[in-house]
Amino acid sequence: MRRKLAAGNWKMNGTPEMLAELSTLTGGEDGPQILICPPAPLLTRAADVTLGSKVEIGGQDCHANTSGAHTGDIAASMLKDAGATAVIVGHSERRADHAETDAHVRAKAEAAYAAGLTAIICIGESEEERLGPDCLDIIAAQLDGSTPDTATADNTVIAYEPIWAIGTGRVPTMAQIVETHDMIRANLTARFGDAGAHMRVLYGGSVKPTNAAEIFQAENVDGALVGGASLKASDFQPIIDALAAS
Ligand SMILES: O=C[C@H](O)COP(=O)(O)O
Repeated sequence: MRRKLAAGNWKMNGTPEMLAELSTLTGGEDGPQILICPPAPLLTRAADVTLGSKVEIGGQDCHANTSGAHTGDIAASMLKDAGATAVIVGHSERRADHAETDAHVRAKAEAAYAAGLTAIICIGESEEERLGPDCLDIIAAQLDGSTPDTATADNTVIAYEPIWAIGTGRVPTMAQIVETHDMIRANLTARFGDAGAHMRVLYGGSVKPTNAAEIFQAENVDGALVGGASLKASDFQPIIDALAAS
Protein backbone atom coordinates (compact mmCIF):
# COMPACT_ATOMS: atom_id res chain seq x y z
CA MET A 1 0.00 0.00 0.00
CA ARG A 2 1.24 3.47 -0.85
CA ARG A 3 0.07 6.20 1.54
CA LYS A 4 -1.71 8.97 -0.36
CA LEU A 5 -0.13 12.42 -0.26
CA ALA A 6 -1.77 15.81 -0.71
CA ALA A 7 1.06 18.32 -1.13
CA GLY A 8 0.55 22.05 -1.48
CA ASN A 9 3.19 24.27 -3.08
CA TRP A 10 2.56 27.88 -2.16
CA LYS A 11 5.31 29.09 -4.53
CA MET A 12 6.00 32.81 -3.85
CA ASN A 13 2.74 33.34 -1.97
CA GLY A 14 2.09 33.53 1.75
CA THR A 15 0.25 35.75 4.20
CA PRO A 16 -0.51 35.59 7.93
CA GLU A 17 -4.10 34.72 6.99
CA MET A 18 -2.94 31.75 4.90
CA LEU A 19 -0.72 30.56 7.76
CA ALA A 20 -3.63 30.74 10.21
CA GLU A 21 -5.78 28.57 7.93
CA LEU A 22 -3.26 25.72 8.03
CA SER A 23 -4.53 24.58 11.41
CA THR A 24 -7.96 23.90 9.90
CA LEU A 25 -6.75 21.31 7.37
CA THR A 26 -7.59 17.76 8.32
CA GLY A 27 -7.11 14.35 6.78
CA GLY A 28 -8.91 12.09 9.21
CA GLU A 29 -7.41 9.31 11.34
CA ASP A 30 -6.07 7.11 8.52
CA GLY A 31 -6.36 9.74 5.83
CA PRO A 32 -3.80 11.06 3.38
CA GLN A 33 -0.54 12.62 4.42
CA ILE A 34 -0.86 16.42 4.14
CA LEU A 35 2.14 18.59 3.31
CA ILE A 36 2.33 22.34 2.76
CA CYS A 37 5.43 23.95 1.26
CA PRO A 38 5.42 27.69 2.02
CA PRO A 39 8.17 30.15 1.11
CA ALA A 40 11.25 29.50 3.28
CA PRO A 41 10.87 32.58 5.55
CA LEU A 42 7.44 31.30 6.62
CA LEU A 43 8.58 27.77 7.51
CA THR A 44 9.09 28.28 11.22
CA ARG A 45 5.76 30.08 11.58
CA ALA A 46 4.04 27.34 9.59
CA ALA A 47 5.70 24.78 11.87
CA ASP A 48 4.32 26.60 14.91
CA VAL A 49 0.79 26.79 13.51
CA THR A 50 0.72 23.11 12.54
CA LEU A 51 2.35 21.77 15.70
CA GLY A 52 0.32 18.82 16.95
CA SER A 53 -1.76 18.68 13.76
CA LYS A 54 -1.58 16.23 10.83
CA VAL A 55 -0.17 18.91 8.55
CA GLU A 56 3.54 18.61 7.74
CA ILE A 57 5.59 21.35 6.19
CA GLY A 58 8.23 21.27 3.47
CA GLY A 59 10.63 23.45 1.52
CA GLN A 60 10.33 24.44 -2.14
CA ASP A 61 14.01 23.99 -3.00
CA CYS A 62 17.39 23.32 -1.38
CA HIS A 63 21.02 23.73 -2.38
CA ALA A 64 23.08 20.65 -3.18
CA ASN A 65 25.82 21.71 -0.74
CA THR A 66 25.57 21.64 3.02
CA SER A 67 26.89 25.19 3.57
CA GLY A 68 29.10 27.84 2.02
CA ALA A 69 29.16 30.94 -0.17
CA HIS A 70 25.81 30.56 -1.96
CA THR A 71 23.98 33.82 -1.42
CA GLY A 72 20.23 33.43 -1.29
CA ASP A 73 20.31 29.65 -1.20
CA ILE A 74 19.17 27.33 1.58
CA ALA A 75 20.74 24.09 2.81
CA ALA A 76 18.53 21.05 3.28
CA SER A 77 19.61 20.81 6.92
CA MET A 78 18.27 24.35 7.49
CA LEU A 79 14.86 23.27 6.20
CA LYS A 80 15.00 20.28 8.51
CA ASP A 81 15.92 22.52 11.46
CA ALA A 82 12.95 24.77 10.63
CA GLY A 83 10.61 21.79 10.95
CA ALA A 84 10.36 20.55 7.36
CA THR A 85 9.93 16.86 6.61
CA ALA A 86 10.28 17.17 2.82
CA VAL A 87 11.55 19.43 0.06
CA ILE A 88 10.47 19.90 -3.54
CA VAL A 89 13.37 19.68 -5.99
CA GLY A 90 13.44 20.27 -9.73
CA HIS A 91 10.14 22.10 -10.04
CA SER A 92 9.81 23.28 -13.65
CA GLU A 93 9.80 26.90 -12.45
CA ARG A 94 13.21 26.30 -10.82
CA ARG A 95 14.45 24.48 -13.90
CA ALA A 96 13.33 27.42 -16.11
CA ASP A 97 14.20 30.37 -13.84
CA HIS A 98 17.49 29.00 -12.49
CA ALA A 99 18.67 26.76 -15.33
CA GLU A 100 18.53 23.67 -13.16
CA THR A 101 19.43 20.47 -15.00
CA ASP A 102 18.61 16.86 -14.14
CA ALA A 103 22.11 16.58 -12.64
CA HIS A 104 21.45 19.56 -10.35
CA VAL A 105 18.11 18.10 -9.31
CA ARG A 106 19.67 14.73 -8.54
CA ALA A 107 22.34 16.41 -6.38
CA LYS A 108 19.67 18.39 -4.53
CA ALA A 109 17.72 15.18 -3.88
CA GLU A 110 20.87 13.59 -2.48
CA ALA A 111 21.34 16.63 -0.21
CA ALA A 112 17.75 16.21 0.96
CA TYR A 113 18.36 12.55 1.82
CA ALA A 114 21.52 13.45 3.75
CA ALA A 115 19.51 15.93 5.83
CA GLY A 116 16.79 13.37 6.54
CA LEU A 117 14.20 14.97 4.25
CA THR A 118 11.95 13.34 1.67
CA ALA A 119 12.74 14.68 -1.81
CA ILE A 120 9.73 15.44 -4.02
CA ILE A 121 11.36 15.21 -7.44
CA CYS A 122 9.47 17.06 -10.18
CA ILE A 123 9.47 16.05 -13.83
CA GLY A 124 7.25 16.94 -16.76
CA GLU A 125 7.15 17.92 -20.39
CA SER A 126 6.58 21.19 -22.24
CA GLU A 127 3.59 21.55 -24.54
CA GLU A 128 5.82 21.17 -27.57
CA GLU A 129 7.20 17.93 -26.16
CA ARG A 130 3.68 16.67 -25.39
CA LEU A 131 2.72 17.20 -29.02
CA GLY A 132 5.84 15.46 -30.33
CA PRO A 133 6.46 11.74 -30.82
CA ASP A 134 8.99 11.32 -27.98
CA CYS A 135 7.03 12.70 -25.03
CA LEU A 136 7.19 9.60 -22.83
CA ASP A 137 10.87 9.07 -23.63
CA ILE A 138 11.63 12.66 -22.60
CA ILE A 139 9.81 12.24 -19.29
CA ALA A 140 11.53 8.89 -18.70
CA ALA A 141 14.93 10.47 -19.30
CA GLN A 142 14.13 13.27 -16.82
CA LEU A 143 13.01 10.69 -14.27
CA ASP A 144 16.16 8.65 -14.72
CA GLY A 145 18.50 11.66 -14.67
CA SER A 146 16.88 13.44 -11.73
CA THR A 147 16.44 10.47 -9.38
CA PRO A 148 19.46 9.34 -7.33
CA ASP A 149 20.49 5.67 -7.21
CA THR A 150 19.90 5.82 -3.46
CA ALA A 151 16.20 6.66 -3.83
CA THR A 152 13.83 4.59 -1.70
CA ALA A 153 10.07 4.52 -1.15
CA ASP A 154 10.64 6.43 2.09
CA ASN A 155 12.97 9.19 0.93
CA THR A 156 11.50 9.91 -2.51
CA VAL A 157 8.25 11.06 -4.07
CA ILE A 158 7.97 11.70 -7.81
CA ALA A 159 5.73 14.55 -8.99
CA TYR A 160 4.68 14.44 -12.64
CA GLU A 161 3.76 17.97 -13.68
CA PRO A 162 3.17 18.77 -17.34
CA ILE A 163 4.53 22.32 -17.65
CA TRP A 164 1.67 23.38 -19.90
CA ALA A 165 -0.88 22.37 -17.25
CA ILE A 166 0.67 24.40 -14.43
CA GLY A 167 -1.46 27.39 -13.49
CA THR A 168 -3.31 27.30 -16.82
CA GLY A 169 -6.52 25.50 -15.93
CA ARG A 170 -5.63 22.94 -18.59
CA VAL A 171 -5.28 19.30 -17.58
CA PRO A 172 -4.14 16.29 -19.64
CA THR A 173 -6.78 13.77 -20.61
CA MET A 174 -7.23 10.91 -18.16
CA ALA A 175 -5.74 8.62 -20.82
CA GLN A 176 -2.60 10.77 -20.88
CA ILE A 177 -2.37 10.87 -17.08
CA VAL A 178 -2.83 7.10 -16.82
CA GLU A 179 -0.33 6.37 -19.60
CA THR A 180 2.32 8.67 -18.13
CA HIS A 181 1.93 7.51 -14.54
CA ASP A 182 1.96 3.86 -15.63
CA MET A 183 5.20 4.52 -17.53
CA ILE A 184 6.74 6.21 -14.49
CA ARG A 185 5.72 3.28 -12.27
CA ALA A 186 7.13 0.75 -14.73
CA ASN A 187 10.45 2.63 -14.91
CA LEU A 188 10.71 3.01 -11.13
CA THR A 189 9.98 -0.69 -10.61
CA ALA A 190 12.47 -1.73 -13.29
CA ARG A 191 15.18 0.39 -11.66
CA PHE A 192 14.42 0.09 -7.94
CA GLY A 193 12.44 -3.15 -7.70
CA ASP A 194 10.12 -3.31 -4.70
CA ALA A 195 11.09 0.24 -3.63
CA GLY A 196 10.00 1.49 -7.05
CA ALA A 197 6.68 -0.27 -6.71
CA HIS A 198 6.11 1.54 -3.40
CA MET A 199 7.45 4.99 -4.33
CA ARG A 200 4.65 7.53 -4.50
CA VAL A 201 3.91 9.33 -7.76
CA LEU A 202 1.91 12.56 -7.60
CA TYR A 203 0.14 14.38 -10.40
CA GLY A 204 0.46 18.19 -10.52
CA GLY A 205 -0.96 20.83 -12.85
CA SER A 206 -4.28 22.66 -12.36
CA VAL A 207 -5.63 20.19 -9.79
CA LYS A 208 -8.85 21.71 -8.42
CA PRO A 209 -11.72 20.56 -6.19
CA THR A 210 -13.69 20.00 -9.41
CA ASN A 211 -11.26 17.58 -11.12
CA ALA A 212 -9.40 15.97 -8.21
CA ALA A 213 -11.69 12.96 -7.74
CA GLU A 214 -11.39 11.93 -11.39
CA ILE A 215 -7.59 12.31 -11.43
CA PHE A 216 -7.26 10.25 -8.21
CA GLN A 217 -9.05 7.34 -9.87
CA ALA A 218 -5.88 6.47 -11.78
CA GLU A 219 -4.15 3.49 -10.16
CA ASN A 220 -0.69 5.02 -10.24
CA VAL A 221 -1.69 8.49 -9.08
CA ASP A 222 -0.89 8.50 -5.36
CA GLY A 223 -1.89 12.09 -4.70
CA ALA A 224 -1.27 15.58 -5.99
CA LEU A 225 1.18 18.44 -5.91
CA VAL A 226 -1.14 21.44 -5.88
CA GLY A 227 -0.24 25.06 -6.54
CA GLY A 228 -3.03 27.62 -6.79
CA ALA A 229 -5.68 25.49 -5.11
CA SER A 230 -3.48 24.99 -2.04
CA LEU A 231 -3.51 28.69 -1.18
CA LYS A 232 -6.94 28.61 0.45
CA ALA A 233 -8.10 25.92 2.88
CA SER A 234 -11.56 26.05 1.29
CA ASP A 235 -9.99 24.87 -2.00
CA PHE A 236 -7.37 22.49 -0.61
CA GLN A 237 -9.57 20.65 1.90
CA PRO A 238 -11.93 19.25 -0.79
CA ILE A 239 -8.87 17.96 -2.68
CA ILE A 240 -7.66 16.22 0.49
CA ASP A 241 -11.16 14.80 0.95
CA ALA A 242 -11.27 13.55 -2.65
CA LEU A 243 -7.94 11.82 -2.11
CA ALA A 244 -9.16 10.25 1.12
CA ALA A 245 -12.20 8.90 -0.72
CA SER A 246 -10.20 7.50 -3.67
O1 LIG B 1 3.77 22.70 -7.71
C1 LIG B 1 2.62 22.81 -8.13
C2 LIG B 1 2.34 22.88 -9.53
O2 LIG B 1 3.22 23.69 -10.22
C3 LIG B 1 0.89 23.03 -9.91
O3 LIG B 1 0.47 24.36 -9.84
P1 LIG B 1 -1.08 24.67 -10.13
O4 LIG B 1 -1.86 23.72 -9.27
O5 LIG B 1 -1.27 26.11 -9.74
O6 LIG B 1 -1.31 24.40 -11.58
